[in-house]
Amino acid sequence: MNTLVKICGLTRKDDVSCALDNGAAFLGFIIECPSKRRLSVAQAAAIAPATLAAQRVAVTVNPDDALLARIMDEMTPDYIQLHGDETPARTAEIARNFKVKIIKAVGIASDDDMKDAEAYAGVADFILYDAKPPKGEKVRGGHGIAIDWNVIARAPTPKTFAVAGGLNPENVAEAMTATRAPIVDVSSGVELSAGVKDAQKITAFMDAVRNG
Ligand SMILES: O=C(O)c1ccccc1N[C@@H]1O[C@H](COP(=O)(O)O)[C@@H](O)[C@H]1O
Repeated sequence: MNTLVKICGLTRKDDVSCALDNGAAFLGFIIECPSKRRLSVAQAAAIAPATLAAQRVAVTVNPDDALLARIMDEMTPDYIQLHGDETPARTAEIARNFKVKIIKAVGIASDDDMKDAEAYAGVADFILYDAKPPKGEKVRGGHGIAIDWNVIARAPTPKTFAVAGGLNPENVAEAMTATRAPIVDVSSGVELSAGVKDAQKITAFMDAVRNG
């Protein structure tokens, strides 16, 4: 299987180039939400122009229409990733009103969470299964916490889906084998510090995916 990679939480032009050189299919930018990797819309537009040879993903948390309009006008991303508490109805509304492809992130800790995620199958272009953030944590992702991949393995999954959460060069092959994910997503697992990617780790991650 030709597994695609999404590298998320990019904040620097050099890291964008490194991700592209290594063959990442999706590049994620955390836009105007609580995060150590937070970018303004203008900053994201500057490091992720529409000419990039990868799908550009604007990662948002419970965005209102005003923020979405600014993102669509200034950054023109290929996907909006909804990483908050957006309901299936709100997800469908955003896809319809902004005519943009949607990735819906869903926190997974149990079989019931996989069942709940099914509600997004018809409304998001694909679901991204991520770990739940620690209780009471305002920052909704990027904590380097892994999902129990067996929970994904024993659930029915759509044809296209992504697995995120605590992936790194050492464990991604095992995650791929366990989940059969067509897309894997990594942020903190290829970093030196929050928002600062490590070129060697990116290369090692991509090699592990190719050989996995
Ligand atoms: O990375 C963040 O700071 C972040 C903030 C708000 C929403 C999502 C965020 N990151 C997403 O978390 C997953 C997994 O990250 P990790 O590999 O466990 O570090 C990834 O999709 C990021 O987009």
